[in-house]
Amino acid sequence: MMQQPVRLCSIQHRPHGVTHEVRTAIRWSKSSDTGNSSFRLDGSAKLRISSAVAFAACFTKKDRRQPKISQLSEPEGMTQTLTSRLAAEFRAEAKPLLLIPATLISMSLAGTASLRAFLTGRLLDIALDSAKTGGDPAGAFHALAPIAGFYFACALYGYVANVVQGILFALARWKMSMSMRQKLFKALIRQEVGFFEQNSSGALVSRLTNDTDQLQNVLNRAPENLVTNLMRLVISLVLMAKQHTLLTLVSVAPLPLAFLLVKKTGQVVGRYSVLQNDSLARVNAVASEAIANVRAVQIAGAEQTEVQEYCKATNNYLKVIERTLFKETALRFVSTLLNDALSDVPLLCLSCWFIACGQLTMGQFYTYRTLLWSYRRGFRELAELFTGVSRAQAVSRRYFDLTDRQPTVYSKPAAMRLPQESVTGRLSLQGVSFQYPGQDKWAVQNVTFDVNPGEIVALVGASGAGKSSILRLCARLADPQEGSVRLDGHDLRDLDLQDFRRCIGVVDQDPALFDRTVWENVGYGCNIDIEDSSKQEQLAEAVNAAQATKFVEALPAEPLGERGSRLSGGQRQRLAIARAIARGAPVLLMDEPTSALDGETEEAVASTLSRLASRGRAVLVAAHRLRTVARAHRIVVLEDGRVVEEGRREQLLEEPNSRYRATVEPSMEVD
Ligand SMILES: Nc1ncnc2c1ncn2[C@@H]1O[C@H](COP(=O)(O)OP(=O)(O)OP(=O)(O)O)[C@@H](O)[C@H]1O
Repeated sequence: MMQQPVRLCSIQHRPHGVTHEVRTAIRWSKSSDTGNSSFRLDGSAKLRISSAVAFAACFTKKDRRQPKISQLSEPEGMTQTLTSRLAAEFRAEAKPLLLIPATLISMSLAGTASLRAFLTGRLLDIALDSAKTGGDPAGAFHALAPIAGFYFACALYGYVANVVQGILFALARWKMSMSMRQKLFKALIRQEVGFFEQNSSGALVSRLTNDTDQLQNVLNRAPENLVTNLMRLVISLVLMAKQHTLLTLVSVAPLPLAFLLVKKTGQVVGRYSVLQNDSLARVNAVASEAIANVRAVQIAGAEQTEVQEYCKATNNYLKVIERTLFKETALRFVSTLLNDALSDVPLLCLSCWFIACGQLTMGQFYTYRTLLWSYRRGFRELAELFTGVSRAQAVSRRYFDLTDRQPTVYSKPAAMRLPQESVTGRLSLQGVSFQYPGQDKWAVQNVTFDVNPGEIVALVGASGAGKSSILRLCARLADPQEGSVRLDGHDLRDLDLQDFRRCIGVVDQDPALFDRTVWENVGYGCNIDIEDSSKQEQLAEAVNAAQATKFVEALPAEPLGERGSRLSGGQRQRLAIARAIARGAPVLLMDEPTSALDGETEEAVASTLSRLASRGRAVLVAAHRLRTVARAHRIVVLEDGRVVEEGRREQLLEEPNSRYRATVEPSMEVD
C-alpha cells in the first residue's frame, strides 16, 4: 500500500518518460475505479502500472539509464544487504550432504583438467622427439604407455565424476527449489485476505515458481562455481606463468577492462531481471484472470479481447527479453573479444616466434594453449556467476519482500489460548469502524451490537451497506481501525488466531469448495479423519442439517472440480453450510447463505439455523431474503456502514418511522 504513492510519483516525476504503456495503464486503472476519484488500484492494475513504469524507464530515451523499478519494490525494514541475505538463505536452504561432495568432485575435475593438459603436452613432445631422432618405435611406446595409461585413468575419472556431480547438483537444485517454494507458500498463505485482493493470483503464482527457480539456479551452484573457477583460474595462471612468463603477461593484459565490462553486464542483467519477472508476472496474471473468469469471458464474447490482452502482455515480455538479450550479448561480446580474440593474435605470433627460436616445444605450446583455455573458461564462468548473482540480488528483493512480510492479521506472541469447548459464543462489536486499505470511505462506522448464544441476528441493508464487511471483521479476516470485536468479552486481537477460527463456522456469499471429494469438502478444516466411522456420522449429520443428503448420496466419489464447479450454485451453498455446521463451532457467520436455494430448501435450512441457535449457537447472518430474516431474533439495519435501527422484526414493523419497514423489507426477496 505504501508503494502506490511511490509508483505514482515515479510516473509524475518523469512526465517525458511516460510512454503509451504508462498512460494506458493509468487510464485502465482509472476506468476500473468504482466511483472513487482516488487511485484505487487492484493487484492487476498495480502490476500494469508497475510494468508500465518499468517499460517507460526502459524504453524512453531521457531516462533510459535509470529504470526506477527496483526502487519501487524496495521492501521496508530490510536492514541486511541483499547479498548477505542471499548468503543466509543459501545456508538455510542448501543441502550440504549433496553439495559438499558435488563441490569436491567439481574441484577435482578442475585439477585433473590441468593434469590432462600436461600429460597431453608430454605425450606430444615424446612422440615428436622420437620422430625427429628417428628412434625406435618400441622405445617410444614404452615411454608413452605409462603416460597414456595415466591420461586414460584421468579421463575415465573425469567422465564418471562429471556424471556423479551432475546428479548431485541436480538433486540439490530440485530440493532447494522445492523448499524455497514451500517457504514462500508458507509466507503467502498466512497473509491477510486484503493482501490477496491487492495482488493478483497469477502474479503471486509467478513469484512462487519463477522467482524461486531463478534464485535457486544461482544460489545452488554459486559457492561451487566460485571455488572451482577461482581454483581453475589460479592453477591455470600459475602453470601458464611457469610455462612462459611473457606469454602469460600478454594473456592477462586485457583482464582489467574485461572485468569492468563484466561488472557492467551484471548491473544491466540485474536491472532487467526485475523487469522480466514483472512482465512475466503480468503475463501469468492476465492468463489466470481470464481462465478463472472463462464463463464471463465467453458470455461477454470477449475471447478476442482477452487474447489481445494476453498477446500484449507476452509481447511486452518479449520486448524486455529482447532488450536484455541484446544488451547482455553486446557486453559479453566486447568482453570476450577483449579477453580472448584480441589477445589471441599477438599470442599466436609470439608462440610461433618462440617455437621457431627453440624456446618453446610443441608439447609446451599445446599445454600452454590448453591451460589458457582453462584460464579463460574460469574467467568466463566467474563472469557468469557474477551476472547470476546480480540477477539473484534483483529477484531476491521480491522473494524477501514476501517471506519477510508480516500479515496485518496475526496472533500476538502472548496470544490467549481459547479452547472451543470453553467458549459460550457471545460475539460483540463495540464502536467498530473499518476502512479498506487505500479507501477514503469508511465501510463500517461506529457499529455496536451483540450476538448472544442461542440467538440469530440478521444484518440487513442495501447493497454496499457494509454487511459483508462486518462479517469479515467478525471472522477476523481484517481488524477494525477503531473499536473492537469481542468473543466472550475478549478482543479478537488478543486471542490465538487458530483457536479463534476453531470457534467460528463461516458460509461466504460465494461458497469456496475444493477439487476434492464431497466428504473431504464437508470435513475441510475440521481436523477429523474422514475414514473414521464416528466422524463420518458427524459429517453426515451436518450434511443432513444442510438439506444436502439427497444430492450428496447421488454424487460419485470423485472430486467436485475446481471451486466445486461440478455442482449447482444451491448445492455448493448447502455443502458450505454443512461444512460450517460440521465444525461444531459456537458462532456461525453467514453471508446470504440461502441466496441460491429454492423456497422449500431455504425454509428447511432456515429451520436448521433456528434449531442450531436453540442449542446455544450464536448466529450472525447477512440476509436479503425475508424467510431468513423472519426467523431472526433480532435485526440490525445498516446504512452506509452505520447501524440505523435494531430490534425484533415485529418491533421494527410497528415503528411508524422505521427505515426497515419503509425501505428494507419491501425490497427483500420473498422466494
Ligand atoms: N475488498 C474491498 N476493497 C475495497 N472496498 C471494498 C471491498 N469490499 C467492499 N468494499 C466496499 O465497502 C463497502 C461495503 O461493502 P460490503 O461488501 O460490506 O457491502 P454489503 O452490504 O455486504 O453489500 P452486498 O449486499 O452487495 O453484499 C462498499 O462501498 C464496497 O464498495
